[in-house]
Amino acid sequence: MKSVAYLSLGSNLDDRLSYLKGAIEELHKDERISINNVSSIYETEPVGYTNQGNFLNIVVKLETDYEAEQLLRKCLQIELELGRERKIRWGPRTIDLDILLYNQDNIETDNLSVPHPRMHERAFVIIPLLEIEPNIELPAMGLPLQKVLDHIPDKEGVRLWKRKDGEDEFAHLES
Ligand SMILES: Nc1ncnc2c1ncn2[C@@H]1O[C@H](COP(=O)(O)OP(=O)(O)OP(=O)(O)O)[C@@H](O)[C@H]1O
Ligand SMILES: Nc1nc2c(c(=O)[nH]1)N=C(CO)CN2
Repeated sequence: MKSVAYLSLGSNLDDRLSYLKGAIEELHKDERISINNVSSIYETEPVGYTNQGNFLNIVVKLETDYEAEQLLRKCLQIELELGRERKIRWGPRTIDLDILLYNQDNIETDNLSVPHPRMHERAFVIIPLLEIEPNIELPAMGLPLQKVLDHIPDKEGVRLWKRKDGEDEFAHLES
């Protein structure tokens, strides 16, 4: 049985773009995952712990026959492979992969909360998600996502990040 999941990817250390690309390549390599869509890349001011560099953020839509817990393990494995070290909560990271949504499931276990509990407060998540899925509905949410965005204070810090030629780097990876 295939499930649909949305991931949020972020990087704010070293060569941020190559970490995002590396994570996408790792997802691509997994035969149990097919990437359906990748948002544009957004450059975003840090939220939470603000004494750190800007992030590049994207949202990825995928189909998979992994259970949610298996998908989480895959995400953590990619973070490790790409050299992420955990030091400061909400602090700088080479690459972060979070599960935003897994079908319309509500999941609450020791190591997994889906929908991601902080996604509603994060313009760096909601803006790319709305780009690829403007009519998405979240489980147990009374409001359309666009209305949620209206109430998020940090949206001024989210900018579409374009290469000089105006093409975003992930265009060739979209199916
Ligand atoms: N939806 C989820 N996606 C990814 N990790 C999750 C999720 N829910 C719970 N976790 C747990 O969070 C743990 C720590 O995550 P991490 O260190 O990446 O947090 P963070 O990215 O710094 O902060 P935030 O959770 O606010 O994005 C993971 O090991 C995982 O077990
Ligand atoms: N702009 C931005 N800020 C953050 C991010 C992120 O990906 N982008 N991730 C965090 C921890 O998950 C904390 N703060």
